[in-house]
Amino acid sequence: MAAVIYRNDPAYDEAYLAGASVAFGVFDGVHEGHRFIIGEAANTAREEDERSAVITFDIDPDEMFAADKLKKLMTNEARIAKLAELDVDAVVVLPFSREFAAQAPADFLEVCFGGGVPRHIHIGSDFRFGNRAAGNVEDLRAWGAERGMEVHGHELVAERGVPVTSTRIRHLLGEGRSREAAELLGRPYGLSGTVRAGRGEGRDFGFATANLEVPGDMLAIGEGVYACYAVVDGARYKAAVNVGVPATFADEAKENIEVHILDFNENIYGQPIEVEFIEWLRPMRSFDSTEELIATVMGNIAWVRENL
Ligand SMILES: Cc1cc2nc3c(=O)[nH]c(=O)nc-3n(C[C@H](O)[C@H](O)[C@H](O)COP(=O)(O)O)c2cc1C
Ligand SMILES: Nc1ncnc2c1ncn2[C@@H]1O[C@H](COP(=O)(O)OP(=O)(O)O)[C@@H](O)[C@H]1O
Repeated sequence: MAAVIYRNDPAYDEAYLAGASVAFGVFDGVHEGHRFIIGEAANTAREEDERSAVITFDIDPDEMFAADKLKKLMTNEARIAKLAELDVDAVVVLPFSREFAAQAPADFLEVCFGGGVPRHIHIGSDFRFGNRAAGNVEDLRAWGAERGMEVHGHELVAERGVPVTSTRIRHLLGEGRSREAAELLGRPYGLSGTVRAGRGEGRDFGFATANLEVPGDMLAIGEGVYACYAVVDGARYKAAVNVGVPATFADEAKENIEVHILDFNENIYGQPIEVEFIEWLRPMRSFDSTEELIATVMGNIAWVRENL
């Protein structure tokens, strides 16, 4: 478990990273590739008996530079919390802003590390930084060479011959390929939200559904029906989940995640729940009759009960 340290905390000591072994990146998803690089930073820290740290940003730069097509794998809070579970001494969170990103690459590094130069820095070979992402691993190496900082630019971890990247995982999820995404993440893809009141029909249909309204930029998972686990108040249940505004009720509904939790009967309006996506079952569709909708959903629930 790592300490989470915010650089804009007035108590932050600029010398904290001096001599440390660090991994630097955004790390959306904290996937297998990210964890390899962070593990390498922990290794060089151990070898030199130095401090190990993950350096990341408080917000994902894509929120500023790719906001229109953003599909994040994790909220910033969840990302930082997940990084803090790893075997490093600290997660150092740098404040990100347009002005910060617009600096020339060398200035960017000066602001990041000038006050305390790490001894080792680990990044992926596609690492870019500074204005228009002009800085690359070679620039980082040149900067480090003058300051006693060794740069480890790692080949990206590959799976089936293709590098593991957050973008690849987003594509898989968008196509409903939750199993493959979980392999690259090293755990099932999860979404959190607060349960809202829906139209109150689920219960009459014979399957109550806890409804979530997930903002578009957090909805990496594609439309469809999935076998899932739902975590409610620390307990894990099987769940049958619809992703997408229900096509049958498209005019009235706005919730985009509907979670039927198996063997559960509690009022959880206003409570946070987490959904882990295990298996894609079928596309979401519009039904001509309520009977057909109920029979199909009951079939999905039975499948989850038997197979998960
Ligand atoms: C496992 C599961 C699969 C579902 N599949 C569909 C679907 O294919 N098409 C659809 O219009 N609604 C689908 N629904 C959503 C239901 O229509 C919705 O839960 C129901 O209308 C109750 O809505 P309410 O909770 O807002 O009252 C599904 C719900 C669940 C739990
Ligand atoms: N097994 C269950 N799965 C999901 N929600 C449940 C379950 N049992 C009780 N609930 C509660 O019932 C609510 C869903 O009831 P429902 O009739 O579908 O109404 P709504 O349209 O308001 O969601 C959930 O938000 C939750 O508080």
